[in-house]
Amino acid sequence: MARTENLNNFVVGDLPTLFYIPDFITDSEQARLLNNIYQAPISKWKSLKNRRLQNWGGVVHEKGLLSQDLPPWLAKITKRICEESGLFPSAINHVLINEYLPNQGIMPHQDGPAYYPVVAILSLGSPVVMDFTPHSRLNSCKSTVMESVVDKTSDVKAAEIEGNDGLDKHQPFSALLMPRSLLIFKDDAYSDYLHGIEDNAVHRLDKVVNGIEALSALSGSISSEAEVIRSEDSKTVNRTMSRISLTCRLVLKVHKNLFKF
Ligand SMILES: O=C(O)CCC(=O)C(=O)O
Ligand SMILES: [Fe+2]
Repeated sequence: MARTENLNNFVVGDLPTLFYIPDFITDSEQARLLNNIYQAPISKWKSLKNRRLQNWGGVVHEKGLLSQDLPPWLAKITKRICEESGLFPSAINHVLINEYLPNQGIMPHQDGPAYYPVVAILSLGSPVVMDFTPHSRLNSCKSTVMESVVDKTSDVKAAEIEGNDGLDKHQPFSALLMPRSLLIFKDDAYSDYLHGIEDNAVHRLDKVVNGIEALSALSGSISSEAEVIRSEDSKTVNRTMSRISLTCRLVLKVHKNLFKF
């Protein structure tokens, strides 16, 4: 019986569509994944300004996925994620592997429209805090009163006004992503919020909605314990190593063998 059979046991925070599963994989599974990731040819890495990444499963276009089979080690873990979550209508066919040095992150963003709106992120290495910020698009179409006073093209203005009068139910929040954990978000948490990771080596825990779930798993992980500093007035994560994440998604529209040679 899958441990995650009732995914609702893993809801964290106020949104019903954000799930955090501590210890989704074991230490040795983490080590095997890291081995496979670092055995890939150097040309598989694409270097960006603030991180580097490997793209597996094929090339994502606006109109779909020009697919390539996942290697067996990724097919195995994505099959498990798919089966245990029960949230994907067919097999996960795309995985981005991001590697962040301790002072690297990813700008707040929304995942592209080609993806089915469920994302599963497996975390390896140093813990990090992922921030969720309400999408400014929400704020410009919320109430007719506001629409009459706000220039509809200016999301920022709308956000400020709404922030002041307390009408916005969408509040920023964060999730602590410990190594070997799985974070899943979908629907509202996927479409109404931007997600991002700050590009500095110390992350604050004050907006974290899954502190209990994430920190209670610490006993098994001495190295992570050293990185999560708990004291009266400063709760922080000190990132001392690289963090590697596997962002697992499904592109429904697949183009196979588009180019024939
Ligand atoms: O590394 C992460 O946890 C997030 C990556 C991400 O948001 C993405 O690849 O779209
Ligand atoms: Fe993303």
